[in-house]
Amino acid sequence: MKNGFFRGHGLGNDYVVMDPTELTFTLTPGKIRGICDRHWGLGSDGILALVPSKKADFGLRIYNPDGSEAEKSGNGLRIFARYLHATGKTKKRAFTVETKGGLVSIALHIDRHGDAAAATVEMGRATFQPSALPCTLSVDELIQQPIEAAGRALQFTGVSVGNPHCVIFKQAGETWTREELLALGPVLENHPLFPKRTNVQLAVPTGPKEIFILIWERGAGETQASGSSSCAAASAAVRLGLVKGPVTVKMPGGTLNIEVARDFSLTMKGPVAEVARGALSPSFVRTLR
Ligand SMILES: N[C@H](CCC[C@H](N)C(=O)O)C(=O)O
Repeated sequence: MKNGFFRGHGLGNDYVVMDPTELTFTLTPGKIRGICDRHWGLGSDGILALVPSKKADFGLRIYNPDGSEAEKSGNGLRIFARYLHATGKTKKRAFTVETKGGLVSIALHIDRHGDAAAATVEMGRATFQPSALPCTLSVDELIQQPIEAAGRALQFTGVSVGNPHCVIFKQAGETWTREELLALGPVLENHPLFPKRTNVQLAVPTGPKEIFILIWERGAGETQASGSSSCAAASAAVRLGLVKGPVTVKMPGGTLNIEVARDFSLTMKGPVAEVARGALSPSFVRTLR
């Protein structure tokens, strides 16, 4: 369908999937911002674009609502997988997807309605090396490093799962407030330590194998859930000895299960929902800049 879209979400982290070969325009940063605008456009936490791949069954480009491009998106990959199955672009129940942040493999879980209602994604390997984020600190690993934000002296653990993450822990029994997220999120996202910016998680252990996170995403701000954030925070919690895997990651939008192998290879399992399919109106497309 001309200018067609497929809208889905993973735990309230919503995306719009598009096939650029069906679009009458190019997905430029300005047009992405216009489509993702919650009031003047379709509204979305990002756009997922189906692209060719020579290395995997499918290629995926991930765009944040500010028009920037991301290397990985865990919820995005589950939504993309559901799109491929629901639109008949694949008959397979397991396949590979090439992203800027590496090649991932996905297995669909089909429900009694025949829908791909959940997916398991091999998300690659977490690393704490500054060069992977990137981060300008000259240390071997970004484990509990000092950082100042909003007048607070904090400690962060930096993780890359293809995209960059800055994880800040409170001790078990303490809580993070949304006010703290709104104060710390944008400052940390744009902190000079992170030349390509970063995603931010305010995390707290809530059990021997469970954490809770509030999420401020690079290029998107506060989101209800984030798959790559869950992977990063779970990896950091295991690396710091705060929890044992597999880690249950709770977020405002719900729960993801993250297996963290000894080499920090990550397996994410979680639900995915389809909301709607449709097409952008020609008059709306004409407003895109
Ligand atoms: N904003 C992120 C990409 C989306 C990640 C999140 N929605 C997920 O489910 O992993 C970034 O710039 O790296």
